[in-house]
Amino acid sequence: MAELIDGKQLAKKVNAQTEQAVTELKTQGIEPKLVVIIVGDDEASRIYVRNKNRKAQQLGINSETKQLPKDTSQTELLKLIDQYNQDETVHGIMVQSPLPSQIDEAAVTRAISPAKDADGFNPENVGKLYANSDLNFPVSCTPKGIMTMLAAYDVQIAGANAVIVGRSNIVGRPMAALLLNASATVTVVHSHTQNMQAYTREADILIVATGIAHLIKGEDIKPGATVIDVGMNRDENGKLTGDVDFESASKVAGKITPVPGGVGPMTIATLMQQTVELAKWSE
Ligand SMILES: NC(=O)C1=CN([C@@H]2O[C@H](COP(=O)(O)OP(=O)(O)OC[C@H]3O[C@@H](n4cnc5c(N)ncnc54)[C@H](OP(=O)(O)O)[C@@H]3O)[C@@H](O)[C@H]2O)C=CC1
Ligand SMILES: Nc1nc(=O)c2c([nH]1)NC[C@@H]1CN(c3ccc(C(=O)N[C@@H](CCC(=O)O)C(=O)O)cc3)C=[N+]21
Repeated sequence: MAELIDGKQLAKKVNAQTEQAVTELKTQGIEPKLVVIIVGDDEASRIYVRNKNRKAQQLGINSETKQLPKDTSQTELLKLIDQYNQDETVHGIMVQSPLPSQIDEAAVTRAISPAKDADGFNPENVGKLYANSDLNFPVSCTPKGIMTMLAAYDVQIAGANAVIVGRSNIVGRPMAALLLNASATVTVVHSHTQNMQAYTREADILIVATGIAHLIKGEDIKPGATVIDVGMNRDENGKLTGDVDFESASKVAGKITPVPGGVGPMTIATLMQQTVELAKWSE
């Protein structure tokens, strides 16, 4: 049986460090503040945002949620983002996805000031990530949190074969850049990949982010591999399941994350950590 990578437990440690950092910042007169903008009433988004608010409150981070109607125009949204860009009390801004179809997601990521980009989606920050810049800049929280998990569980990255299933801007692409920067040999597979299993079976580190329940099974995994399941799917009973068939995969893998209790809590912990970093860097 594989060792469980306990994201919930690790998130507690990260959150305790963040809480400490918040206390220190407050003695310098800085109160970290995150603004989360939701457009429309996507059920899943509201749950995530509620979790984020609760965590922020626990850690002493000032978090404000701006709920906009689903027919909000792009012009209105960009105007609001600009107000927060100008507001010196705000350190982090994020716009929850998915967005309604009248809004161009890429235009939104460009509008958020790179210095307040809590998600790390602004092309300036994405460029720094791909260039392996040694400056301070924010990075997409899910893959950044996964790097924290790999480090905490002593997973060797340099020289490892890392395979990422999925190439989204939020997970797959930034994950590939972080692992490449850490000297893994990186392969990204996606829906056009032929014979995907030929790649996944060679992976020492396998990261799966597709949104397809149970896409990866034990037989697709190299014995002893580290398997990170980013997927968040609801089964027919409303239960959360990942993109990895945990039952068969945990018999083959060396280390594996559960869903829930794996990547999800670390995403939120990393968002809190990054908000505090943005506040520090703004000094
Ligand atoms: N726990 C957390 O913190 C987070 C969880 N998630 C979850 O992770 C999952 C992925 O999210 P996200 O990256 O935003 O998803 P997207 O839908 O943006 O991307 C999915 C990716 O998977 C690829 N894909 C789809 N089907 C297959 C297939 N059969 N074989 C190989 N690749 C395939 C797609 O390929 P192509 O590009 O060719 O279409 C695409 O690149 C979701 O379940 C989401 O809810 C997401 C973010 C954070
Ligand atoms: N701009 C933007 N940034 C995001 O980071 C972003 C987004 N949009 N849109 C949606 C995805 C998804 N996401 C999750 C965050 C926390 C959990 C999480 O806390 N999961 C827990 C429990 C969840 C539950 O029980 O409902 C767990 O896996 O254990 C999951 C998923 C952030 N996302």
